[in-house]
Amino acid sequence: MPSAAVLTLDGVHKSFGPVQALAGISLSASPGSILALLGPNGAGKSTTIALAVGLLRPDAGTVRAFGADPVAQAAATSPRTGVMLQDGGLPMGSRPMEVLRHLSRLYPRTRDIDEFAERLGITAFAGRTVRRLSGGERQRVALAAALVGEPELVFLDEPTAGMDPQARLAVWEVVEELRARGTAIVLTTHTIDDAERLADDVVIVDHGTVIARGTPGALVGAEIHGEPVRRLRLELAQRPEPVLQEALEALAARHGHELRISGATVTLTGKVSTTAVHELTGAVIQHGSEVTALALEQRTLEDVFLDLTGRSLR
Ligand SMILES: Nc1ncnc2c1ncn2[C@@H]1O[C@H](COP(=O)(O)OP(=O)(O)OP(=O)(O)O)[C@@H](O)[C@H]1O
Repeated sequence: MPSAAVLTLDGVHKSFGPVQALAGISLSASPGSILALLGPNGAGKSTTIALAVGLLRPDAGTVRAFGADPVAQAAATSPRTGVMLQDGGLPMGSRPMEVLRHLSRLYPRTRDIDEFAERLGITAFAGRTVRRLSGGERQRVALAAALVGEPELVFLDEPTAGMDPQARLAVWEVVEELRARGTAIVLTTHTIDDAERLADDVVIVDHGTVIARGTPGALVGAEIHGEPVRRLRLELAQRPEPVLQEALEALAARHGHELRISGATVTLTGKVSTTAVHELTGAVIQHGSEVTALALEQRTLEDVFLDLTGRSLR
């Protein structure tokens, strides 16, 4: 049974002058669950977080955290909420541990800061001021700062941006552990890896509206009638001639696959069977061309976005 939502946005609109950042967003986040907001630059992800933590007021619609209005009842919602914003908001002249110690005095319950700093690799650069930290290092301090007070609801805006693979792994571990402790987590990303690795639910946002939502598995259409949906990518020696294109289209139609031809790359999505692979490569050879590379892959959330919008996420 999913627990009751601790955050709900219902029909939220927000404009900045002539720019409509959010055009009716509805979503919810539950304890012990990770919700990923996935979308390209400018989709409205950061604005959604700013509204959810009470930094902005909606023009229309309602925002509730723990049943309260995060602007009007900030005293009730803030102590239970942790937020890591994109620009970090860290004091430039302070050292990381000073920031964390200061924050820990503001909350009734706090984490073991030294242990946490060690885990996130902050100890290695603890002697430097925030000003002298790299983007990825600042991100780690901002993450620790968001979590010091053991919040029940956490917002992470692009938590792994600018991080090396090792730091990213450490962040993933921390986020998974938070979920296990029952925290409700909302993260934004345009990194498919983050969403696929972490999210229980994904909300795909574009131009301030939700264009798709569901579990990562359901969104990529993991199965059709019990068979996995896969993507077959063929690289041909050259762009297919019209007669070969027609043959490929006919085969795709017969197997119920979606076909895309871009230059010399042929992509098929659907219930791609061995027979289909055999027939397609056969058609290529029959028409005097050649397959230079072949890959059978799972669809990704990037493909879902591309299918929905005709654009790539980045
Ligand atoms: N304070 C502001 N003033 C004017 N326009 C703003 C402001 N904040 C956001 N916007 C605009 O609102 C839209 C949504 O921005 P938002 O930062 O929410 O997108 P995002 O999905 O978080 O993008 P990114 O992935 O680049 O962080 C954009 O067009 C942005 O330029």
